[in-house]
Amino acid sequence: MLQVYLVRHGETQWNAERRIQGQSDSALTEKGERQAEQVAERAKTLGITHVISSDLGRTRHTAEIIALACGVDVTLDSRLRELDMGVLERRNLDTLNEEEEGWRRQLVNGTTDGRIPDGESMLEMSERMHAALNACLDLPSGSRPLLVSHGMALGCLVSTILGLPAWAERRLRLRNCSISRVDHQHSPWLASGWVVETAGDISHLDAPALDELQR
Ligand SMILES: O=C(O)[C@@H](CO)OP(=O)(O)O
Repeated sequence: MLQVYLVRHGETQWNAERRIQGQSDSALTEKGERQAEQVAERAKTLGITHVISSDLGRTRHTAEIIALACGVDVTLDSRLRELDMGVLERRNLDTLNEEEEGWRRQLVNGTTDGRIPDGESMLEMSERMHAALNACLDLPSGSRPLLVSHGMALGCLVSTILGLPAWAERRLRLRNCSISRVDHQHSPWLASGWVVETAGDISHLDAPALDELQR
């Protein structure tokens, strides 16, 4: 059975300011760096053999801290990036007008192929996230990879493994530096293929970030 750990990056400046990042980027806050150190301490106990990260700065920084603790290198995979949120990237959630708020909400209200203008659909993101996860099946036997990615991207991956539609991702609260785990198994009793072992665990953090949408 292959076990794959999924970690969201540490808190960033824009998470703290409620600004939309998507495939734009902002630096980890001090708190975000501390979260990354705490998730790294936990990762050290898990026998991680590979750290694979989205190529955006906030995930790379988090992944480097984890990889150093685990004594492995970081491999970058752009398929693990956050949803491309088009014209809304860099905007503050509190300053969107009604039309812009409608674009944002259609992503989480049941339109799998809806997209923000110039952005990506949840379905497109789901396909690239599954491709990145399935690539772990080609690692040598005995590998235990840890993927560092983003809130919506990981939420979409876990939701679709559970059989929920890609747009259901906001039903899962994956806070900064939370750990989820999915296993690939063949079982006569349980589902064969990917199953969700745990989602959104933050028990290793002393000061969990608020979900940016909850502030
Ligand atoms: O892009 C963003 O602003 C948020 C959305 O949830 O994602 P993350 O902080 O995980 O990259």
